[in-house]
Formats: sequence, structure tokens, C-alpha cells
Amino acid sequence: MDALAQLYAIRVADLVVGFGRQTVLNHLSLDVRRGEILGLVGASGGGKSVLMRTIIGLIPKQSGHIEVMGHDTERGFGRARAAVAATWGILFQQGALFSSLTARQNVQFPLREMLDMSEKLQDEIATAKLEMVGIAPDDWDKYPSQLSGGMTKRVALARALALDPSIVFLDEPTSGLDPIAAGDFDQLIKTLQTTLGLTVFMVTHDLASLNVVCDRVAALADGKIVAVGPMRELLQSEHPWVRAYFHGKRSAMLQPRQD
Ligand SMILES: Nc1ncnc2c1ncn2[C@@H]1O[C@H](COP(=O)(O)OP(=O)(O)OP(=O)(O)O)[C@@H](O)[C@H]1O
Repeated sequence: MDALAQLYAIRVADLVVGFGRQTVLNHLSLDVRRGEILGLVGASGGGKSVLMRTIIGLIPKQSGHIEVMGHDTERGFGRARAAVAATWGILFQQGALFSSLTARQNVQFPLREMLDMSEKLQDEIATAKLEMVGIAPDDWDKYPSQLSGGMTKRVALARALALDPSIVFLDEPTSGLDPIAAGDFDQLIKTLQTTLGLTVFMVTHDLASLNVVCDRVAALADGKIVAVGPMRELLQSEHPWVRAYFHGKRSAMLQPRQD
């Protein structure tokens, strides 16, 4: 593995993605460092989810290059591709738990699908992951309809962590949570980063999350990454969209971090 691949968890170069006549990502480049929490911001409909889904192979690219943990995501078939996919876990915007499965069964699901292991071991791993994200034993056998929004996000995160990924993709993880639950979730993500060495790629509109948990923030506008760096640098950006985003009416709460 070359030196750059050791430094970066995700490398996206000159990526073009579109639907019909619409070009959503227009020669976009972005590198995500190993072990960092990168926040991605952009206008609604600007292509954040499309970028995330293209990186994980759910949307085909028209051109460009994507590497995850040093592997070209398009190369290889069968086992080789599955091995690359096992390096990431995903938390989709709505949590996307299976409604007919309990919290514990939801977390067991990827273990059952991807690995050949006993029911007992699946159960032990699932409960360890649920504990890790702060779900109490009384709630392990509840169905998604019996969980609060914050609990649903935590269970979905536990499921994303089931296969011990190196990278987690989070699509608006704090949307719909009250500020206390959102702050707790931010803290959980930060703890997982430090204890597990996870790389976190987080799409978010949550200004507090960006300021508190993200090591760097990338701004997507006009199909490209127009600024990337620590929050204090983004606050200094001269790009018109970045200025409007961070210096608009909702941004009074933002104070540059001192570190
Ligand atoms: N499967 C698809 N087929 C056609 N167009 C799509 C598809 N997925 C996304 N798009 C279009 O791509 C554009 C970017 O969508 P995307 O969901 O990435 O936006 P976003 O930045 O995540 O927005 P939001 O912040 O509102 O979630 C939109 O115009 C959307 O309609």
C-alpha cells in the first residue's frame, strides 16, 4: 500500500456523477484522512447523499476515481468487493431499521448475512455493540416502533458497527433529535473515534455537530468541494456559498474552536 493510501481512508478524484441531463457531482475531489471525523455540508439537493452513495457503490459514477482504504472500489468481484464493503458501516438518514426485527436482531443481521458464526456468538457481539452505543438491556428486545428517535439512531449505529468497520458513513445522524440527545450522539461519535480509531464521514446540517465533533469540514457547492479544513478555516472562507452558510442568520451559535 502506498504512503498516500496509509494516510487517507477515502480518496475521491475528479468524480462526475449525474442522472440523465443533470450533473450532480462535477469533477469533485476529496480526501478523508484515516481516523478523522469529516463533516460534509452543502445545500439541500446539492449532492451530499449522492456523494456518499457513490463512494459506497450504490450509485454508478460517470468518471473519476474512488479509493477506500487503499482499494479501488470498482476493482474486483465477489469476495474482493465484499472485503472492501466490510471496511465500512452506514447509518442512513432515517435509521432504516427492519421494523419486524428487534433492536438486537437488527444488529445481528449483518453478522448473519456476512459471517459464518454461531447464534450464541452473534448474540454476544450484538449485545456488546448495543452496550457500546448506550442501549440498556431492557431495550434490546424492543421493536423499532417501540424505540425513541435517539434510541433508533443508536441501534442503527450499533448495526453499522456490527462488522467492526474502519469507516462509518453517517447521513444526518442528529436530524430529528432534541439538542440534548443530539449532543449525546455527538459525544458518542467522538468517543467511538478515539476508542476504535474510526474514520467518520458525516453528512450534516447540524452547526453544533460541525463545530464540536468534526476535525475537518468539507463544503459542497456547484458539484465540487469548494472548501475543506478545520471549522475555523471554513469560517474564514471567501467562497460566497460558504460565507452565506456559516455567516447566515442561523450561525450566531458558531464560535471558532481554540485547538
Ligand atoms: N436516484 C436518483 N435519480 C435521479 N436523481 C437523483 C437520484 N438521487 C439523487 N438525485 C438528485 O441528485 C440531486 C442531489 O441529491 P442529494 O440527495 O444528494 O442531495 P443532498 O445534498 O443530500 O440534499 P439534502 O440535504 O436535502 O438531503 C438532487 O437534485 C436529487 O434530485
